[in-house]
Amino acid sequence: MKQKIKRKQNNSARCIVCGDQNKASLGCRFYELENGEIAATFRSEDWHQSYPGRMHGGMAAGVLDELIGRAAAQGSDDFWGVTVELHMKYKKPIPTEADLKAVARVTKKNRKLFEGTGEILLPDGTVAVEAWGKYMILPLSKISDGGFAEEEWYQIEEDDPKEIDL
Ligand SMILES: CCCCCCCC(=O)SCCNC(=O)CCNC(=O)[C@H](O)C(C)(C)COP(=O)(O)OP(=O)(O)OC[C@H]1O[C@@H](n2cnc3c(N)ncnc32)[C@H](O)[C@@H]1OP(=O)(O)O
Repeated sequence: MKQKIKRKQNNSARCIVCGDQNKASLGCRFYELENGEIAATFRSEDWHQSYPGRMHGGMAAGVLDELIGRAAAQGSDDFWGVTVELHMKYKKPIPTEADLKAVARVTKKNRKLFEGTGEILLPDGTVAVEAWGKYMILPLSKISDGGFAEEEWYQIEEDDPKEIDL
């Protein structure tokens, strides 16, 4: 089903999931959707494998870890947190050298913590991996040394899609 995109979130420079200047990264892009969910697009490369032709489960966890966290950051480029719990369910193998999508949403939120769920979809729309995560909301100063937000957290200027088929 097609969903309208409201806003693209920032990327970071060096992250293994979304690092714009990290050649090993999955190259994730994160799109806030009109229905309140958040979607990611990414490409599984050969070097993201566990077994030949199969994306590593840890990389799948990385995508959903970040995507569920970003679901709570919608509308802001200055909302930060860390994962405190993550549970994965691997249902189908994810191929390498494939263009893939994932989707997530917040299911519970208070002043200190939030929870959410997400899925990675195969090119035919089948759910390959499901995750549930819990996160602690923290100021960036408690997570990283200075300079990240100013130097390594930015919009990638490109031809962005207006909608995404999930
Ligand atoms: C916007 C978000 C995008 C996120 C994208 C990517 C996220 C990541 O990959 S982050 C990297 C992976 N995660 C981490 O590195 C986190 C590592 N853990 C830590 O740094 C610490 O455990 C930290 C900061 C979370 C908590 O440390 P600290 O404050 O010392 O813990 P502690 O004093 O035990 O707990 C503080 C409070 O949180 C609560 N709490 C801690 N863990 C949990 C939990 N799993 N569930 C519920 N409550 C918890 C405690 O009960 C306590 O509550 P209260 O203040 O009411 O007593």
